[in-house]
Amino acid sequence: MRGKISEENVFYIVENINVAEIETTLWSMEWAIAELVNHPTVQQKIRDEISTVLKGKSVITQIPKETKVVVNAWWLANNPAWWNHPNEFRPEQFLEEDGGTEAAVAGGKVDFRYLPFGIGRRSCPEIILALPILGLVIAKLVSNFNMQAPPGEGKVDTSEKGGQFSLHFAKHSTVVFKLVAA
Ligand code: HEM
Repeated sequence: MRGKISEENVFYIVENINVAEIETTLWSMEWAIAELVNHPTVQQKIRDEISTVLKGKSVITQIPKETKVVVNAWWLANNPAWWNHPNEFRPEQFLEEDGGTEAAVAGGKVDFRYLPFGIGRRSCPEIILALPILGLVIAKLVSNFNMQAPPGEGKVDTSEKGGQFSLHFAKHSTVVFKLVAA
């Protein structure tokens, strides 16, 4: 059946796209909210930055054909030899420690230590959709709400367990949203 798409192929493709879009985006959002709940000062930094900015408005390697390459993107982003404090939730580390290099393949700068969407011709086609959506939703939430752990609980539990695509929460938590005073 070379060159033909069967019914089974179509089911597989649709299922694959569903997993690729839902697990990744939804769980990224969940992680962001949990870390922000546990780091209220970062929430405030985001609010401050939003109000300040808006002001009220190659290394070429020969790899034999058909080689399967599995990149441990988690370790690239968490290796203490490459990042100052990889275990801390400090979003600004990506601005402070920017290690972008020109990469012809991507047509711009790429930091090869941080590849959540992969790189190259099989990288995530929806980076253009997922990044703005995540940024806008988190910015809107943090602008309007103080996100907190439920009364009596200091932090939400960010223990993780493996998923098919992304790490997910071992135990889901309830989070409290309080309107930020106008
Ligand atoms: C935070 C959100 C997302 C993350 C972190 C993410 C991450 C990734 C990664 C790491 C890959 C594999 C790249 C590789 O094989 O080297 C990938 C592929 C893919 N993603 Fe995403 N993704 C996200 C959102 C989405 C969304 C919203 C969609 C669809 C609406 C989507 C559709 C796909 C598809 C179709 C592929 C396969 C591309 C191919 O094999 O040519 N992703 N994604």
